[in-house]
Amino acid sequence: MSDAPKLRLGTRASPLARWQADWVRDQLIAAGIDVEMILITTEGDQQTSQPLGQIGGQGLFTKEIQRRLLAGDIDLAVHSLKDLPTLPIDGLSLAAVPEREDTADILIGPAGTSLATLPSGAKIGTGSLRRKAQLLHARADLEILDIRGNVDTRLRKLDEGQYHAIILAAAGLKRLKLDDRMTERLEAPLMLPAVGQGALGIESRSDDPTTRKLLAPLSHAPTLQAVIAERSLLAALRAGCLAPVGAHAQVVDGQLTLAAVVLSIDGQSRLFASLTSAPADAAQLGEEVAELLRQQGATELLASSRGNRLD
Ligand SMILES: NCc1[nH]cc(CCC(=O)O)c1CC(=O)O
Repeated sequence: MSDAPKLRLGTRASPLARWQADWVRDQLIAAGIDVEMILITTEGDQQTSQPLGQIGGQGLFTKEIQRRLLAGDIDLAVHSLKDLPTLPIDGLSLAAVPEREDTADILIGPAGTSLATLPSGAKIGTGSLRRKAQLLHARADLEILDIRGNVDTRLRKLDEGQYHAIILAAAGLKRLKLDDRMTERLEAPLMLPAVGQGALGIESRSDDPTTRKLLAPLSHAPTLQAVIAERSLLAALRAGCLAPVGAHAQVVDGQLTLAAVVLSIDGQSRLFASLTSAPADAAQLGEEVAELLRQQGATELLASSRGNRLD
């Protein structure tokens, strides 16, 4: 009989979610902790054809896992931080945020495809208003079409010829060893990532300090500070992960810089703001950048995009 501590880990069953959960499990096992994996189906996994923006509600990929965590069926939940709503849930807390993967978005198409040389009217597959608005800001002539499904499903739809190109996060492609599908990196100022993109959020119950203590060593301080700034910005804008908001924070030489954009869905209007602070002031930095964006009219832009999304 081993008396090593044992934790029950809850995750979605998609290949990317499994990779992420397995990575967390391996870290815990290396620290001498036994892990039992529990696969959980979420609303977002069941509804695979409707555009995400039309299903409505935040936390489609996280709610059921959080319910099981609150019920005590699991001890920790591993989420893509990008999919985890910023609104705190009573009884749950973010126990650890490991070091972030590549935060960039990637344009994927046949060899030689680039945003600059796509033909006029080219069909681009993405379900994200943030990606859509930033693409249209650069190339108003593109036709942005919805796409759903796991990473492999989206690549198959591209290969079937439904789109000239699609956009996916570099983080997911790298984790799934699909680096060879990356055609062009899209980075700031053209494309700012989603809040939390490339990072994992590991959640536990607030009344479970034992698990929290076991998870704490998995956290990476500069990543945690960066995502606190990004999530504080999103919360201060009262926006969700489906809003046309891009943000990227980074600790460089001991200073935390947060840059953010808010766009209209047609890409015609684009607001930008950026500030630097001490990493310890991450939450305040997010609020201050949100305030700069509000002074430029972000509240009105987001209100007008709300008619077109349902989160
Ligand atoms: N919304 C789905 C989702 N959630 C997290 C990732 C990728 C991994 C990450 O950004 O951490 C993806 C797929 C994508 O946007 O390409």
